[in-house]
Amino acid sequence: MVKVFSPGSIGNVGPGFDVLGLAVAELGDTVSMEWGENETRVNITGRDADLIPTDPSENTVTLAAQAYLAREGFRRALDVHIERALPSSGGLGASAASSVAGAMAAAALLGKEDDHQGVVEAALTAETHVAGRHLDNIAPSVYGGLTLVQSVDPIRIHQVAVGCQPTLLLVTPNIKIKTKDSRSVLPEKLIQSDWVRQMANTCTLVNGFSRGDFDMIKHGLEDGYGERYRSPLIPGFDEAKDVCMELGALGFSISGAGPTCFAFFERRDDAEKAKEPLHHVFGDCTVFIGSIAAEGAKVL
Ligand SMILES: Nc1ncnc2c1ncn2[C@@H]1O[C@H](COP(=O)(O)OP(=O)(O)O)[C@@H](O)[C@H]1O
Ligand SMILES: N[C@@H](CCOP(=O)(O)O)C(=O)O
Repeated sequence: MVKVFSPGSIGNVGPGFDVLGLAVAELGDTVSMEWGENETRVNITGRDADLIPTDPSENTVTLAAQAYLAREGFRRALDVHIERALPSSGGLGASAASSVAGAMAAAALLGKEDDHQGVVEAALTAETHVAGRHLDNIAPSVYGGLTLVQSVDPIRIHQVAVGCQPTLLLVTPNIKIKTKDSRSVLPEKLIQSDWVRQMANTCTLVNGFSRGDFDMIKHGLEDGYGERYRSPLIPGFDEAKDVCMELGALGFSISGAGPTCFAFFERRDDAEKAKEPLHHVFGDCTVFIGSIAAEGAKVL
């Protein structure tokens, strides 16, 4: 039997729609996998377990695992257990983390867990099935840290050296937003001044992370695309942003397709102070304070 932990992630990281992704330390899903007898079986425990399909043709763990096995010329039944810590349709890349864990576990069964390119390709097959053809969650789940997806076809992923360790605050209101639905509210075209600004902010943000320059990160985090069109789907978003910014956050935006929102703080103390007012704004919500994961998915 093999066991794989795969971290959740913040897709987009503000302005980098479908391009930037950031792995979250100590928050992810764990998949145990072994060869099965006749047919593939999936068992799920943990957060939102009842919302995730156990049908192997709908679950991203088995979809990704079978995609990996198929590319290696195998067709075998699997016994799978998924221990979840990430919210489903919560904007923390849960479907991608599971896809990556599934693909890496299948690779590990064949003794090929270091085949990162194969894992990315197999995970993308599963992610495309449930959420859309994007890699900004898969990349950080596989490689850790901050990743930049230059293109999906062909797959070109770059790891960004991160020169600082801001404190990460994640607040997840108790509502569900499916990535597919949240993508449908976004316009397909932007006017030139908007995309120039978006590109300038994304480059500034990446440079800020590389140099460990908090001021640059702060100026680069402004997002005039996803946040503009998706924040109305998250009641309390503006108020929560005001709370965090007044407490000195470098920025506050939507994680992936939402409803989770993220903020970066220079000091952990300030992030801790935001907990209570955020509970007041969102009512039923979970707040997680942590850091960027240096490592991606790994066999335990
Ligand atoms: N193993 C899995 N883990 C998480 N989601 C899964 C899994 N298998 C299938 N799904 C489906 O993927 C969808 C969730 O993906 P999505 O809406 O992209 O949000 P997120 O990735 O934030 O959870 C849900 O419809 C969920 O049922
Ligand atoms: N770039 C995607 C990211 C979706 O992330 P998820 O965690 O909500 O699945 C998007 O913004 O649609």
